[in-house]
Amino acid sequence: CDSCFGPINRVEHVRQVKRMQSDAHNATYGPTRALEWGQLNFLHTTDTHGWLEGHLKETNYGADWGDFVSFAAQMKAKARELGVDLLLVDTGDLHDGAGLSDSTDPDGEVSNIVFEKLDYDLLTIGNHELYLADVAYQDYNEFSKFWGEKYLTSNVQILNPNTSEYEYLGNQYRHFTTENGLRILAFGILFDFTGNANVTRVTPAETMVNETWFVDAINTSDPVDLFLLIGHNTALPQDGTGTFQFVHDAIRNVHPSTPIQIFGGHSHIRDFVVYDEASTALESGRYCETLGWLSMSGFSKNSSGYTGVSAPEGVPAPSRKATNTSLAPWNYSRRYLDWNRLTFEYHAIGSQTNRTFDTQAGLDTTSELKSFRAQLNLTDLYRCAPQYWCMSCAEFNSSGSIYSLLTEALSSVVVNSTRADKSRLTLVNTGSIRFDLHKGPFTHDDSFIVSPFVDIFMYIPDVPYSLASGALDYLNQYGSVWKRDNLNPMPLPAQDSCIDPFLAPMSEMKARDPHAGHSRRQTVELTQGYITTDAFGTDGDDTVHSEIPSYSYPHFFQAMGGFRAMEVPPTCIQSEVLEYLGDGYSETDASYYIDESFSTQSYLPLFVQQSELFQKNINNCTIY
Ligand SMILES: Nc1ccn([C@@H]2O[C@H](COP(=O)(O)O)[C@@H](O)[C@H]2O)c(=O)n1
Ligand SMILES: [Zn+2]
Ligand SMILES: [Zn+2]
Repeated sequence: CDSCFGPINRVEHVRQVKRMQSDAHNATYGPTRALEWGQLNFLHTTDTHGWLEGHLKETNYGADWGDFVSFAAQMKAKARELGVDLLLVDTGDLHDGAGLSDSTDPDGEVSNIVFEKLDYDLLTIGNHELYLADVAYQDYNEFSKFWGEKYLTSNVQILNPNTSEYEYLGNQYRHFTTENGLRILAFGILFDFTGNANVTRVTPAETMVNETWFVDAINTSDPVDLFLLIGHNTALPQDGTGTFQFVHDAIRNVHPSTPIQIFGGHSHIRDFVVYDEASTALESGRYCETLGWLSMSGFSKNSSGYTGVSAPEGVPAPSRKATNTSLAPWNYSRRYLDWNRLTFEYHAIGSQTNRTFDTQAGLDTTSELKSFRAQLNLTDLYRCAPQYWCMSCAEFNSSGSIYSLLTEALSSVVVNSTRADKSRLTLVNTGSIRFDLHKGPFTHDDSFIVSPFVDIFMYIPDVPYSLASGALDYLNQYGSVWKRDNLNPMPLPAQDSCIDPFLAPMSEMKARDPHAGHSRRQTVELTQGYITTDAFGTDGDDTVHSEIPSYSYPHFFQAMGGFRAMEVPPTCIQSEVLEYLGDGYSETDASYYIDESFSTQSYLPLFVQQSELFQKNINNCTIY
C-alpha cells in the first residue's frame, strides 16, 4: 500500500490521497446533525499521545493533524461569520503512544513541531510530559516558550538549573478577553500526579487553592465573565484521581453564579459532567480518535463584556440547562466528533460547495508530517500481522487478546543469553500496553503503538518457584502504582475470536452480531465505535456507532519461561515485587536482565521480526 506507507512529500499528492480517503469514508455512516453553536464555543483535544498521523489502519479515525489544522481554521472562520467566539483547548499527554512522538530522543522533538501548527488558545500539561527529566525540560525550554501565556500549569513547577529555584513550567493563570469581549480567567490543573521526575513538583489542587497567588487571582477586582479550568484531570470528580472539584468549589465560594467551564483528560474517555447549574466539564477521549465540542449561551450584553451575536443565525443553538431545576441563564451542548475528514468536512463546510476544505497550512502540515515520518523510518515495513489482537474486545488471554500474543513474545524474546538455560517468570503491568495490534502491515511505527514505554526489564535471580508463582496474584490484588486506571467496563459474554472492529466488513460483523448496523436506527453500515452515556444522556456521539465488545483484564500479566528465576519488568513495578517477596530480598537483588536499554518498547518488534506468526511476504499484506 504505497500511498499509505511510502514517503509522500508533494502537496498535490497529499491532496489526491485525502480526496480518496474522504471518498472511501463517505461510503460508511457519518455525522448527520449540525453542531449547536452558542455565544462561546470550544474545540477540545486531549491525550493525543503522538497520534498526529491519525489512525492509518482505522478509517473512522483516519484524519491527520493537517486535516485538523484545516478544520480548526475553517471553524474559526465560521465562528467569525456567525459573530461568536470559538476557542481551541488541549489538556495534555502529548507523548508515549506513537512513533512520531516516541522515536526521537527526547520524545516529542519532532511531534511537538507538528502539534504546534494548530492555533490553540489554551493548553495545559499532562503527566506524560513529566515522567522523564529531559522531556520535562524540553517542555519548559521549548514547548512552554512557544505557547507563552497560553500554556497554563497552575500547579506544576520545575527546577531552574541556573537559579536552583522552582519555577512554573508555564503560566499560573491567564486573564484574557475573547474576540467578542468575554473576559475569561483560566487555570491549568494537573491531577495529583506523583510519578513525576524529581526535578519537577506537582502541588495537589487541594493545597493550591489555598495559596496566596490563587486566592488573589480569583478575588481579582477585574471583571470575570467565565472561569475556565483546563486540566489533565478527569472530568468526573469522584473517580479517585480527579481534583477539579477542589478548584471548582474554591471559585464557587467567591463567585456564586459566574459560569465555570471545565475541560479534562487523562482517563481517555468521552465524558460530560455537570458540577452545578453554571458549571459543566467535558472530556474528549484519546489518541486523535475524538474531537470534543462544547457550546454555551446565556451571556447578557448588560452584565457581561460580550459584544458578539446573541443567537447566531442558520445554526442550531445550545438548548439544555445543566440541571433540570436550573434557573440560571446558561444553555449548553456537547458533542464527541469522530476524528475523520468526513466529519470535519461535514461540520466545517457542510453543503457550501463554493468552499474547499483544505487550507494551505493544513496541506503543508500533512506534507511535513509525512516527511518527518519518512525521516524517522516510521514507514519501514517489518512484517505482516495475520490477524487483529486487541486489549479489550476479546476475552483476556483468548486467541484474539493482545495479552496472548505478548505473553508469547515475552517468553520467546526477553531472554538473557547467558541465562537462557534458566527458567523465568516475566511480569508486566497491563497499563504499559496502550493499543491494539491491527491486522496488516507491521511498521516501525507499530513498534511504539502497542508498547511505547521505555520501562527496563529488571530481574531477581534464583527465586524459588513456590514463592515466585504467587507474585502475579499478589500484584493484581495489591499492586497499585502502575495498575491501569479502572476504566474497562464489566466483562461481556465470552467470545473466541476477534475481528478487527473498525475494519471488518458488515457481513463479518453480522456473523458475530446479528444486530450490527441496526441497534439505534434502521440504516446501513454503522461502524463499530464509541457509544457514550454522559450527564446529558446518549446523544453525544456525533456519529452513531454499533457496539464494540468489551472485556475486562487484570492490572498485571505474566509470561513463563521456567521457574527458577524471576524477571521483573519494568523498573516501576520492582518495589511492589520486592514487597511481595518480603524478608531476604531488597533492591540490591534486582539488576538489568538483558541490559540497561532493553525495555518494554524493545520486545514486540523483535518478536515480530522473528516469529513465524508474522508473514515475511508482504505482497498480500492488506489491512482487511
Ligand atoms: N513509564 C511508564 C509510564 C506510564 N505507564 C502506564 O501509563 C499509565 C498512565 O498513562 P495515562 O495516559 O493514563 O496518563 C500509568 O498508569 C501506567 O499504567 C507505564 O506503564 N510506564
Ligand atoms: Zn493519556
Ligand atoms: Zn494522563
